[in-house]
Amino acid sequence: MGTLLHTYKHMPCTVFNRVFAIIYSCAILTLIYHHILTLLHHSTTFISVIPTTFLLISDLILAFMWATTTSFRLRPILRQAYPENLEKILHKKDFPAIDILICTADPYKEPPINVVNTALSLMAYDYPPEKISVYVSDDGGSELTLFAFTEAAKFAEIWLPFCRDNNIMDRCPEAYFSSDRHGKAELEFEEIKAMYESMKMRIENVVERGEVCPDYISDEPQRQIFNKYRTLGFSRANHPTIIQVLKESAKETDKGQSMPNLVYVSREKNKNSPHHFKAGALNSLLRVSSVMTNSPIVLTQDCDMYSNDPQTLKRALCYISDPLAQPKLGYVQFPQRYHGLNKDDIYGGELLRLFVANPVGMEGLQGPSYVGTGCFFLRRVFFGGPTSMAPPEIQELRPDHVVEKPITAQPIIELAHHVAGCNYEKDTKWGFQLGFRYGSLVEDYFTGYRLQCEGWESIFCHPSRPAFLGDIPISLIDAVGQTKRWAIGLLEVGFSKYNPVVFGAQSMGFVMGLCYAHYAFWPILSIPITIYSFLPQIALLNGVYIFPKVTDPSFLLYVFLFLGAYGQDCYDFILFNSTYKRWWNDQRIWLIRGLSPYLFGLVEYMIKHLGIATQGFNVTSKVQDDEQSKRYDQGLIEFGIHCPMFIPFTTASIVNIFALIFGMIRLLNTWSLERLFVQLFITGFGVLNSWPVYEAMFLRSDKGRMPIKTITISIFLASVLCGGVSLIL
Ligand SMILES: O=c1ccn([C@@H]2O[C@H](COP(=O)(O)OP(=O)(O)O[C@H]3O[C@H](CO)[C@@H](O)[C@H](O)[C@H]3O)[C@@H](O)[C@H]2O)c(=O)[nH]1
Ligand SMILES: [Mn+2]
Repeated sequence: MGTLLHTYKHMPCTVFNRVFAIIYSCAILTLIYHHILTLLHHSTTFISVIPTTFLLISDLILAFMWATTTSFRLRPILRQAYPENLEKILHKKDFPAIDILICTADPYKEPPINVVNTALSLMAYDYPPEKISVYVSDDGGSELTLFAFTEAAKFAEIWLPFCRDNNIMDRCPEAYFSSDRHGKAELEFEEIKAMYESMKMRIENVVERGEVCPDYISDEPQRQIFNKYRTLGFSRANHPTIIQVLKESAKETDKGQSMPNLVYVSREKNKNSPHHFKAGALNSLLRVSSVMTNSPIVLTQDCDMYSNDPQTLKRALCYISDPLAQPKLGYVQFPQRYHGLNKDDIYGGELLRLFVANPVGMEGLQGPSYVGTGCFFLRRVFFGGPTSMAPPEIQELRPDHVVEKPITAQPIIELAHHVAGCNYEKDTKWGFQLGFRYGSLVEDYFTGYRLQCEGWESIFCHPSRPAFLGDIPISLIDAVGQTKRWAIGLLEVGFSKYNPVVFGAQSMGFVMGLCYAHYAFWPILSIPITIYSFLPQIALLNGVYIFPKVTDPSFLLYVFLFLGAYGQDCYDFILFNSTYKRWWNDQRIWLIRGLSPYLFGLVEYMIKHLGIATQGFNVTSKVQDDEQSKRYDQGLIEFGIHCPMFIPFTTASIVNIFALIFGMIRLLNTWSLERLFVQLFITGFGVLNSWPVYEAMFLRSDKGRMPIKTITISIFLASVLCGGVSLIL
């Protein structure tokens, strides 16, 4: 293994997956054929045509989604990198420089102390510090965030050398001080911990007050900076650009240590120019960083995703700086992993398929999609395809431009302000051909997709020690809110001229197109899930039987299709080291997503399409209420406050239990299990999945229980559904 930088191997399940895919496709085709036959020959009345048509639509959508899922299973590849060999191939002085872009948008939803922790953990990478530049984008335009970073800049002078000298693994201060894994350096440890705590206290104090109090401001220049935030009319949506160089690598510290650059940027905003949310923030940072340092490597990072492994950058370089690297390599993506997931992951927050299984599957094709954070890009990818450069409007932004002046030089600072201005992008190709792409609320998915369509390839790096750890939503309202935003963003791509099935397949090949289509059309899963949650149940309540009898051969088809899909899904979880319980919770949240956020996303997308204003990018809260955290750790689903998105699945739970009880009674009367079986099974499955919902409605008394309002509306709707349909029939 002497000087290998990386290796790969095909996963042993590949052959099985392919054979299974063929068999399963045949079963699907038979089922569809069966539906069409029933529709043509046996459906004579209104009552028999309606359910068959609904089932046909559902099964067609499920079949399509199955095909897209299967595209991830045809060529999975696992990679391994050997960062310890990097220095054998590349001299330390030839290590490339890196610009790290961190986004934050709201000091109240994203506590500045956490953003600071993220930044410190990244500044402390095991890498020559003078080659690292950290840029923080503050879309909240908040003095609180700037204050936090002025504090962080001071603390970094102590923290970084401490990490390096003691070879510490947890370089996120909060994670380090709250774990019990610190060996020697006890005295120093206590001292630094006290400094950290006092910094944390000052930052939290300032956030609590909502402003930086005068005694925290040390000198006149600082006072002038904070005064900028207090001018008349200043708000997060309306303010000039503020750029502060908080740490300059060219200047050594008092103790002669070199440090990374640390730059705070709050781009200009006003009500008349669209700011394009995170994509806009990243483009602005991309330009500011071009002007100041223009490093060939760019890492994008969400403010809650701290580094959990100081070797990560070197690991990424094993691919990027490999002399034999693929010439079209555009980015190296690490998965999003989370700290503080509860044992059985009740909200399916781990997103194992999205962040692990699917990227491994795309690895054998053109490489994984971009997931918004933990991604090391070559700066060049933001300027056209591998063989067709799309030059930016000014020389200084070209990826090959060499910056010769220090970052604090007057002309550099002026130009940085200029490129962060909100009119800068007017009549330019930014967001369309250059940089992160506009037009979707999931700018990450859309940007990665467009880059891969241009011909860029990517690599998935999945070390066993997570490279980054982030926060997950710990209340249902946050979890579904996030999914709804994704749903809208995905549909924006799915139904644009960049539709992955057509445009994507033409640019990247059919299978890659299908992979991207899997996400773009995620939200339409709400259609079959809604149908299967209500139709068999309501039919059962009305004595209408819509599935084959147990003795009918096509019953076996249903058994195979159900067990096959669920079995393979579960197998994937086990294959990637998750647990049965997590899988079970994941499939439940899949149903909840289908019934609520996907459905709401679908509707909101249509409203938006009609030109009616909708919410935009609603930032996920990263603040954790103690009581709420406690309930989360106990594995209780948090409802708490009424939210319209809770209604569809609560209604479904009620309809299902009604139908199950009714079906059982009917079974006792007529004893025709043969005919009732499939419907009873589906209903029973629904009830099993709804268990925590019943608990939240009737058994729990804590603050996270289901609000009375949600219960009342849902019971009302359930009765209308069950009663109304029987009136029609
Ligand atoms: O106007 C905005 C809105 C958001 N953000 C930042 O974007 C990041 C992601 O926002 P978050 O609320 O945490 O969204 P999530 O749904 O958790 O994020 C996932 O989905 C997003 C797309 O919807 C991707 O951008 C993220 O990388 C991905 O982790 C955060 O750092 C925010 O500060 C901005 O900078 N400006
Ligand atoms: Mn997030």
